[in-house]
Amino acid sequence: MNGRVFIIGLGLIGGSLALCIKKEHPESIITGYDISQDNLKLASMLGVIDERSTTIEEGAKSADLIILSTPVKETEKIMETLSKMELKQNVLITDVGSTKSVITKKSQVLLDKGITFIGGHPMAGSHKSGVSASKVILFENAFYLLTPPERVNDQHVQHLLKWLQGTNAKFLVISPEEHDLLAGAISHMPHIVAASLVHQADHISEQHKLVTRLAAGGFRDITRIASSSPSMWRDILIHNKNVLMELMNDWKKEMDKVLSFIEKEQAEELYDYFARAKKVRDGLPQDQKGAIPAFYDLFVDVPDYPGVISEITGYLAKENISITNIRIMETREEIFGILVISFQTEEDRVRAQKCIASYSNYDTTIG
Ligand SMILES: NC(=O)C1=CN([C@@H]2O[C@H](COP(=O)(O)OP(=O)(O)OC[C@H]3O[C@@H](n4cnc5c(N)ncnc54)[C@H](O)[C@@H]3O)[C@@H](O)[C@H]2O)C=CC1
Ligand SMILES: O=C(O)C(=O)Cc1ccc(O)cc1
Repeated sequence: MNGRVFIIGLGLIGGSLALCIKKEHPESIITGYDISQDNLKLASMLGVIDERSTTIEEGAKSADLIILSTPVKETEKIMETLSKMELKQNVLITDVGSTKSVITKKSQVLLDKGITFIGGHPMAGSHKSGVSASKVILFENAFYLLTPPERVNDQHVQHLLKWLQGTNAKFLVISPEEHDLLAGAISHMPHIVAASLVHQADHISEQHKLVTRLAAGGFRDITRIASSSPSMWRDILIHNKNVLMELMNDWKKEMDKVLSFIEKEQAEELYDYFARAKKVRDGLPQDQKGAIPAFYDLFVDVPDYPGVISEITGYLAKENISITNIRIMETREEIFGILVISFQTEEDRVRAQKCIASYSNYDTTIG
């Protein structure tokens, strides 16, 4: 498609969308704006955007599509600013925020001026932030939820879908309220719980230094999302306050129930509690991306000798398989280690498993 795309907020999500749009629509012109001059320069140097804009007004006035990819509270303010500007008559505005009710309510200021706004949430990302973490494949096969206000007709939604086709995401249209409930349960709550587990271990470490060393393996993995941007999550929780107040109260009741089973040593109830959770969890789709990115980790049993990492990465390089991370988990000190290699896609992990099996006798497992 031909046209001018203006991206406000050139971080992980804004940068990745810029790459997707450029790939699919090479003739479009992508202009970027960021409150941080350094980010703006970096986005330009990395080739993520074609042009830099020094103000919102400058980039917005000639844009056919405006993407708001800032933290959600900033998005609200920018919507207000845009509603007071002279924009192209057919401009389409969308956002990428992790919450949708407050943003959709705010979009009334734009709709009142005859400007089309369609809320969006690409449910993929990472605990990393910033334009340097942007990737063209970030949204591949991920759910991308759209929450068009009732007044917006389907023609505009189809138009936005064309612009966003290069994400290769799976688009779904839902209401902002349903979005916030679902995102609250499967994304916002896990971030709160992960942070709380880290706080608990940290308090314990004041008396028991060993906890930090023991937390290195599985604990570190299941609390990965506690390394996400604190300011981003602060804003998300405040935006989704009403939903989270309900979900957190339910969660407290759930914890009280488990606590009571433990106190009363109700073995059968505890068994059922875990058995039911296992059944539900085992039934979750394995081959799909959800709201929190999965780890495509491959565990390789390796002898602990110098050069073993380069040996294995050498096999992968021969078959052009890219890795995103590599580390050794030393569970059986000085005898064997487990090499954990992370891949960007499930397909790469499957190829890597076959590749390592064809060049060596090392055992590999998927976590
Ligand atoms: N990080 C993730 O995995 C996901 C994030 N989101 C949502 O995407 C949005 C952006 O998140 P990220 O790209 O991860 O954050 P980020 O921190 O990587 O990027 C945000 C960018 O916005 C800029 N910014 C902040 N205030 C601004 C303002 N007033 N005007 C212009 N630029 C401003 C920052 O300088 C930064 O470059 C957030 O609303 C978040 O809720 C949605 C899906 C996934
Ligand atoms: O990996 C992580 O930290 C994530 O949970 C990514 C993420 C962050 C925010 C979203 O709205 C959706 C996905």
